[in-house]
Amino acid sequence: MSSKKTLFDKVWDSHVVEHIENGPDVLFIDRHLVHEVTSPVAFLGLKNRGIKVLHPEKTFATADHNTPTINQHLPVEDPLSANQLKALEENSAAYGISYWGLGHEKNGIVHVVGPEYGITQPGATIVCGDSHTSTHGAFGAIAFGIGTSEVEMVLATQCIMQTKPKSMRINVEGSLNRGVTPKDVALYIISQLTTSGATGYFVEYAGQVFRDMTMEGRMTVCNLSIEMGARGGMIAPDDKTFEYVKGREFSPKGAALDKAMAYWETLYTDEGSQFDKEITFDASNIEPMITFGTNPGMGIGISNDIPNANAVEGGAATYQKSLQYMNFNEGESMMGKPIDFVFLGSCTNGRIEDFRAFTSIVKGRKKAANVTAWLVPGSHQVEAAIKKEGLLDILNEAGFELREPGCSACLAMNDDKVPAGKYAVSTSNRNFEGRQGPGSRTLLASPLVAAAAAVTGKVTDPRELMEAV
Ligand SMILES: CC(C)[C@H](C(=O)O)[C@@H](O)C(=O)O
Ligand code: SF4
Repeated sequence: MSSKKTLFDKVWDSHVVEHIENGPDVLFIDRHLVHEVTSPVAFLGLKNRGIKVLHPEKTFATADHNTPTINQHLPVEDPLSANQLKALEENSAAYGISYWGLGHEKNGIVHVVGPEYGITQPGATIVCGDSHTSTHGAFGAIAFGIGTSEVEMVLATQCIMQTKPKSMRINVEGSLNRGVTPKDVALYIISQLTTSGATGYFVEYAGQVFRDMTMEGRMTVCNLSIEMGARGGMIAPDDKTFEYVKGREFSPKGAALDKAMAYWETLYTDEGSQFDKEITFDASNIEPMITFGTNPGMGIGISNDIPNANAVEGGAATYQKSLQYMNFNEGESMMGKPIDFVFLGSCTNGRIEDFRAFTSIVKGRKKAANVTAWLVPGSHQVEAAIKKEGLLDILNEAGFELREPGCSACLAMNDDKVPAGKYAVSTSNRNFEGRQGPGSRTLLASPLVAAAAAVTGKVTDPRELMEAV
């Protein structure tokens, strides 16, 4: 057997507690993130069995899905949401877990606050009862979503049983065109691979484009790994990663940092390592993307036309049904289509860089009268940065308001719902039927495309509104 190891293998192998012959591996979990949706039944299981959380200090809870994004200082009105939040608060207190509830200064979307507070670290194993846990792979961690019964298992044992996934490397070489963001890179890859193209694989992203990307951008890309079916995605840590992590509240300090760095610096794929599958894309082929259908793979470059059903792999009938739901036709251009809502936020694009990008377009312009815009920071830290950098003034001047942190319109579990039949240009990650509210229609795009739509009231190429460089 070759001694060359991939980044994934290095992290995985160093966390195997026990290898079960012809079965799964038992993996040690360094960090367990918890939110209100997938944890109540897991805690109930512990209670019924009379057992404790083995490592409360490695477990962190935040409220995000069921939280309103206005008036967070008032009691939550929706009884279901209020119950979920109360359960998480009580369970956290009972088991000695840090809980960042509504109004807490560290509150925010679980995948936004983990990195912000240095909980997310290179070479760690990180799980959460949430599919977009893949986000944390941006730091060179093995991070993946788990189900509620597994949440219970990790709470009780700090371990999980997992069959090792197959390995895939996706290279994107060259540099990105003007107006093309990490979100576009991810939507492009999914459009090429389809939503099942990486099923059964754990992906490593490599190549110039990812080396050049900021940590925020890398998080956006890794976040969307799950939408092409992958178990997760990761990027080898580099100086940018180390600089980001150092000095944060829960990151190692002093001698512990030296020890951690010695490990972190070994985290790259050895030259000559073999992947089960390897794909390379050319960055120059990517333009700002937009989706036109009801899965994240149904995306096109914004200047292209909606493909004809006969040009699409797998079931013309499903494809046509999807277009029918969206009330779009084959061969049409997306450009100029009127829209009703714009959502800037989520664990995909709710970070400071996303607000900078959005603001760069709306600056000196006005929100279109026909558009309802929800601008939702991923956390209080993002919210504070928006204010500190003066972005809020520019946004207000252009007719936009800022809401309070949470998952918001990413999914219809709180008050921010897009009404039936309405179109939303959304920076989130899923455009399934009803995802943003029953009957709602979602167009996934980058913060730049969202901003262009917000000021023109229709699907617009952001490059037309960007300053020439
Ligand atoms: C509610 C939760 C289980 C879900 C997930 O796992 O992803 C949600 O975060 C989502 O984005 O659909
Ligand atoms: S922002 Fe959206 S994708 Fe992310 S955790 Fe919340 S609901 Fe899931």
